Amino acid sequence: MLEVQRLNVAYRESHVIKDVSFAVAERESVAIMGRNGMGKTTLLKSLIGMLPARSGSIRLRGTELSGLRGHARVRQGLAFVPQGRMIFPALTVEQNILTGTEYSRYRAVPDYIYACFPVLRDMRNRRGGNLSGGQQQMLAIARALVSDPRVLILDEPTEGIQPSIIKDIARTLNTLRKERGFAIVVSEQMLSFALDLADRFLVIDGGRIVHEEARETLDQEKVRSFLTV
Ligand SMILES: Nc1ncnc2c1ncn2[C@@H]1O[C@H](COP(=O)(O)OP(=O)(O)OP(=O)(O)O)[C@@H](O)[C@H]1O
Repeated sequence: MLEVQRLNVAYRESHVIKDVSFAVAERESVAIMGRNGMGKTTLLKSLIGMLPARSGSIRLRGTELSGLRGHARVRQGLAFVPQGRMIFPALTVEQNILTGTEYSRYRAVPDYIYACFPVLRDMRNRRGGNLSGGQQQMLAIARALVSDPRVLILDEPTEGIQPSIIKDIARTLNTLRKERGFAIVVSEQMLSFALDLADRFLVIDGGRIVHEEARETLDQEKVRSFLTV
């Protein structure tokens, strides 16, 4: 459904993403694993249109996305949960979620969002800046989901979050994926979280995909060896 072919992304003369190709099937969950600085954020930002690709193709259900602006990619079915969550601290929880509806059919927060994240319903009138890291992560996921994406892209969602909340987030994402039928592309350094969430693993090293494996056959030690310096 999502097909990335020979993608190259650079910051001026610094070539970061090198000929990356992969595909994601409908409802599939794919983890992109790699150490700091290996290019995960750069890759995801180029998928969503926050960084231009130098060359290559990003197709969603046959539609070429490279060259489209970010909001047009959201309309086509991509949604992004950025690293560090980037919620609006002065807006309420509800206002934060509603910022995600600009390109969606919803004008109010849909019931399923609050059903999946009851803590956000309880805190809907609080300012986003007053939430814990884990609650802010749920908020960033909720904001992305209100565009009804076909592919939810998450950049290191476990960063700075307590282990018990990380488990909750994995469980909720699995439920939502089943119920709403979207695919997931998640960048991670935490193998345990990725194992809870992903059907397939890609390892990125020096801007290239160097290893790919399904969860059933995953050689955890091999993946770990790419994650430790
Ligand atoms: N704005 C930028 N300008 C120039 N180089 C950059 C910029 N942002 C990132 N880079 C470089 O691109 C490479 C990949 O960085 P990127 O943030 O994509 O890695 P990452 O795997 O997501 O790491 P992290 O887990 O730290 O976010 C690094 O060498 C980084 O220094």
